[in-house]
Amino acid sequence: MILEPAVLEALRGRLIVSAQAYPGEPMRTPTTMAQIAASAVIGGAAAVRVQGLADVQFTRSAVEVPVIGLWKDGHEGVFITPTARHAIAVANAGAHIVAIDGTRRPRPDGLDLKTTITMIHEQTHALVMADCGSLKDAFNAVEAGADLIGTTLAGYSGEREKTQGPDLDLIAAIAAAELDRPLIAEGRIHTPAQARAALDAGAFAVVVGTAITHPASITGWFDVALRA
Ligand SMILES: CC(=O)N[C@H](C=O)[C@@H](O)[C@H](O)[C@H](O)COP(=O)(O)O
Repeated sequence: MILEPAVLEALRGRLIVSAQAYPGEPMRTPTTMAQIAASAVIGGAAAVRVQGLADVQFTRSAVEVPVIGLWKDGHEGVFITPTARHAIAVANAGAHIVAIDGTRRPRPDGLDLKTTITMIHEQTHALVMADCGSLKDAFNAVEAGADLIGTTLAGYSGEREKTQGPDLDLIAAIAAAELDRPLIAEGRIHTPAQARAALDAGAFAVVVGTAITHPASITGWFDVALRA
């Protein structure tokens, strides 16, 4: 799927909504995720992010905005679109942008990030979003050819503390490095004010997942508040 530069530019300053249900959860069906993604677009999402090949396919049919696709395989270490094989499958499922683990950790297929991104670029038309966990990751991902840089793995890869809300310090540090790639703030952005703060820290666009699309978590937040 070719994403014209103007389409990417249209995401500047905008909200991207991630719709994901986890293994065993009631909403973990592609139809449901595509419906949630379409609902988010009605609310103003300029792009959506979904997990799994079927979710990418269904969501492509349900929305007209760019679709960021990923494939989670496992749940620790390198598990977000961990190999070139996973990434190419996500692109072939219709994702305009493929989000992959963009850290410097060893990958399950033994390929480095640069080789992985080169293979995706050579074999598909998708852009590559590198889900990073640190400033060093971001530098490395740009060097490796990533088209977009995400802070998705800040607090999950061992290099950064898991902040309560978004890791605004990392967002600001990557923005200050002027890497000449769109910086996507992602991870633990739970309120409109935090989303605004991420943009003000220098992000190009902001991804919100849990706080919009994960009712079990949101319900839990209210439940905890009432029981306190
Ligand atoms: C670390 C990891 O596995 N992140 C995943 C990446 O796709 C998702 O589980 C998150 O929901 C997504 O990044 C959006 O973040 P938040 O749900 O915090 O708004």
